[in-house]
Amino acid sequence: MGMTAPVGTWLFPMGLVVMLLLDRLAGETALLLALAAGVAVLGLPHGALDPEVARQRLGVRGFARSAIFLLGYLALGLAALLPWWHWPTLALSVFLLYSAWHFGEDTGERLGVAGALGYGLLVVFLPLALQPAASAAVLAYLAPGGPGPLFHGAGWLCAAGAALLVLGLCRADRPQPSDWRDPLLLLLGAWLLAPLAYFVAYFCFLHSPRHLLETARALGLHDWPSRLRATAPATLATWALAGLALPWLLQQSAESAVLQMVFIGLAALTVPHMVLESLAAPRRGSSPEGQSGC
Ligand SMILES: CC1=C(/C=C/C(C)=C/C=C/C(C)=C/C=O)C(C)(C)CCC1
Ligand SMILES: [Fe+2]
Repeated sequence: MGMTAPVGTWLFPMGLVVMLLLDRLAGETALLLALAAGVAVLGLPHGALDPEVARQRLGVRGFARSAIFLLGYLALGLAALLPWWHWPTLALSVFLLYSAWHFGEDTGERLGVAGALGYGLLVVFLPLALQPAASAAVLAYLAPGGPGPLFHGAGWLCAAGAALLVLGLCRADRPQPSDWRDPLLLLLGAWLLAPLAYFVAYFCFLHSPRHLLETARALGLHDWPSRLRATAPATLATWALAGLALPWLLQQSAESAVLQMVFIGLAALTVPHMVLESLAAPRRGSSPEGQSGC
């Protein structure tokens, strides 16, 4: 991936408008449906390229290596799932932190470690800081014992995130307009939209499509049929796994089932996804070369 403009630049503003309309005009149920459908159809495929990443970057070919990769991937996902049973508040805090890191990586190539961390902190903690009551209501389904100390420090984490992001932008050699535009749109979205609508707009219209298209490009998957062929098996397998959890989840309310499935499911899937990314990624310096200063 070079220093070209990040792909899918216009999708995010469009997603914000769509979700703003849905948030204002439709009810809570429509929002939950949009969350489940959006994550399943637009969100999951960005991780579904992982087997192809492993094949091309780590040489995972043939039955034995593919089986070991699959088992390792599932074992890491399961290991990430278990803490949610016994220590949900701790699991939630850790999830918020590694999500911030993971989301920040979308900008790391241009903004360096500090800028990326700042960006990721803003993505995750802006809705918690700007809409604490609505966010706490959602988080209560994931961690009934309380959202934990990071939730209460969300304002400070956003302030730290903004400072780190500005530092990263100042030091970046060739920041793209979307590197400062997106955080401003995130601020607007976190302020105007319900936290779930904000998440759908960000995750389904910015993070996932950008990640999917950039990874597909890097893997040489240039047309949609080949992208579909590469993402379909893992996407369908994840739907099947989610289907297995459904009878157990539906012992609770539908709202609780959707929120736990989506967020705890993403928490589990993101761990092997991040481990694979760190193993497969070409080494990245701590900051871009030829920094320009503010
Ligand atoms: C639960 C929750 C939030 C956090 C969601 C996170 C942190 C999702 C992470 C997803 C990942 C890491 C996907 C990987 O591609 C918000 C939006 C702050 C507020 C609403 C409730
Ligand atoms: Fe991701």
